[in-house]
Amino acid sequence: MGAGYVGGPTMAVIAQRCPHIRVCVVDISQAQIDAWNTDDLPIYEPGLLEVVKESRGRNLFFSTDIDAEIKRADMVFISVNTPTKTTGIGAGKAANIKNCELCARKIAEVADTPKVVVEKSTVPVRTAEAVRRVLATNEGKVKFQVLSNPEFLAEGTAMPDLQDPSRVLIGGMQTPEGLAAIQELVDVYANWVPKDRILATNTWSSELSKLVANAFLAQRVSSINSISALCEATDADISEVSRALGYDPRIGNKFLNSSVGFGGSCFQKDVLNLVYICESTGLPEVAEYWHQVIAMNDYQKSRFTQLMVRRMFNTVTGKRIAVLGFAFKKDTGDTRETPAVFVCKALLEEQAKVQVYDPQVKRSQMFVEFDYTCGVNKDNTPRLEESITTCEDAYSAAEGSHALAILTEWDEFKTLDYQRIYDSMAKPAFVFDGRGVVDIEALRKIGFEVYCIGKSKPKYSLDSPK
Ligand SMILES: NC(=O)c1ccc[n+]([C@@H]2O[C@H](COP(=O)([O-])OP(=O)(O)OC[C@H]3O[C@@H](n4cnc5c(N)ncnc54)[C@H](O)[C@@H]3O)[C@@H](O)[C@H]2O)c1
Ligand SMILES: O=c1ccn([C@@H]2O[C@H](COP(=O)(O)OP(=O)(O)O[C@H]3O[C@H](CO)[C@@H](O)[C@H](O)[C@H]3O)[C@@H](O)[C@H]2O)c(=O)[nH]1
Repeated sequence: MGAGYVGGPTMAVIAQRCPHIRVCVVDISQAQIDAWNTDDLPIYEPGLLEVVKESRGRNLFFSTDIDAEIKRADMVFISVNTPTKTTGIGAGKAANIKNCELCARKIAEVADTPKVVVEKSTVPVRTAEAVRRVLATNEGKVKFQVLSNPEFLAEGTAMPDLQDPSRVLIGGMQTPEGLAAIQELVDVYANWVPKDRILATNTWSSELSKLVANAFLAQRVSSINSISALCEATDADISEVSRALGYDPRIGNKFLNSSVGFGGSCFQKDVLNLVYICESTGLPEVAEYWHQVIAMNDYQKSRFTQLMVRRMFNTVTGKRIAVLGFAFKKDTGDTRETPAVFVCKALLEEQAKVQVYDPQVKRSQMFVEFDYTCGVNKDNTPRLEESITTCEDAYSAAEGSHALAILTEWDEFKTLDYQRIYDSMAKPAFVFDGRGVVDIEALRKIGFEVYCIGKSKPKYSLDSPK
């Protein structure tokens, strides 16, 4: 249940690796299901279309006939969205598990044979208890087992992550029936995942491990980003510091790239959820510790925009800024919580004009994000359509602009013809690299004034006061 970034790819891989299992992905959105049944899939993920095409119509189906598919299933995965609550108790922190509960209610209502219900959505610890209680309303007729099987795929690398996962985590009740349900799900994954990477735990450890894994990853990005600010202040170089750290096998070399800030639908939501759970369990010190990961991320995003304005003579009013990259990371078209929209919002508040290009994000999607993020501050931002131009490529975005802001690390930004770009820009031409993708020295030779997160300032520039 749920044909989104998780439900679609995970089920496509199960269908590919288990041709003997019939898999049907259902959703309440007809448009979403219709798209999954074409070659223009609703999400962009490298390698996904090939995997879908291999099984679609054989043992992989997409449907809105939710009742019928629940009835015929032995196992139901709940892969629906669990966003941060925007109103009510815990607003701004707690995860809203309304969609999970609705799925459980639907299963309870229509099931007439026993089922294993698998939480794949990321949920607050002890959600399985709520799911179990809702299902129990039908337990006179049918027996259910509830498992936790959180998903660890990252967008952009979802296919390799699913086909060769670092681990599969399955939590369940430690009763004979619970252990049998765990084994049923182990048997599915064992079709392609080595047994020593399939971890079985109790339900609560599994639910909590997912939140903690994301909190640790987000913490790493915030840690390196905090040091990027110190590098800029001391002429140390963040790439060199990351490299030096990464050689220590206890630290490891992954996830040490400083950036304009982390984005995506998961990190902020899941860390805030962890913070909320700590607060609700009477652990304010633990909550405050993890909240700092979010505070540091907010600081990094606003620090970047302040740097842009400061370096461009303390004003960007009326200036055109080319924004290269709008997705929250490369190789995805996803824009949820993308740092790009926060940077754009701040620039619009300074009355700049932004010209945005992203190879995978459609104009309509950009405006959904702008409306959502900038709409809250309508008084300070002029009409969005007048201030934002969306462009077909990096060159047209750059033309006539005063600065480039690189906000997603798309590979194509490394190999652009920067001489051509420089020639088409207003002078002095600035580059603000929020992802560490450009060759700083090569660009400075062309004539650009280049600022990069965590790197020293150009020696020839006149420092404006901090
Ligand atoms: N996006 C990721 O990379 C990722 C990775 C791991 C875990 N997760 C977690 O997985 C969950 C799903 O995330 P996502 O990114 O796939 O969300 P998504 O928004 O892309 O997809 C969710 C889908 O569920 C559908 N849906 C909502 N309520 C429904 C219902 N009652 N019945 C049937 N369908 C329903 C929606 O229409 C939507 O298509 C979240 O809890 C998320 O935190 C996401
Ligand atoms: O060194 C790094 C690594 C990542 N990022 C940023 O952090 C964000 C998240 O990146 P990533 O974790 O690669 O993508 P997600 O798709 O959000 O995946 C995370 O969130 C998923 C949803 O819960 C989990 O399943 C994954 O394991 C977890 O990596 C992005 O904005 C990245 O640009 C950095 O700035 N520096």
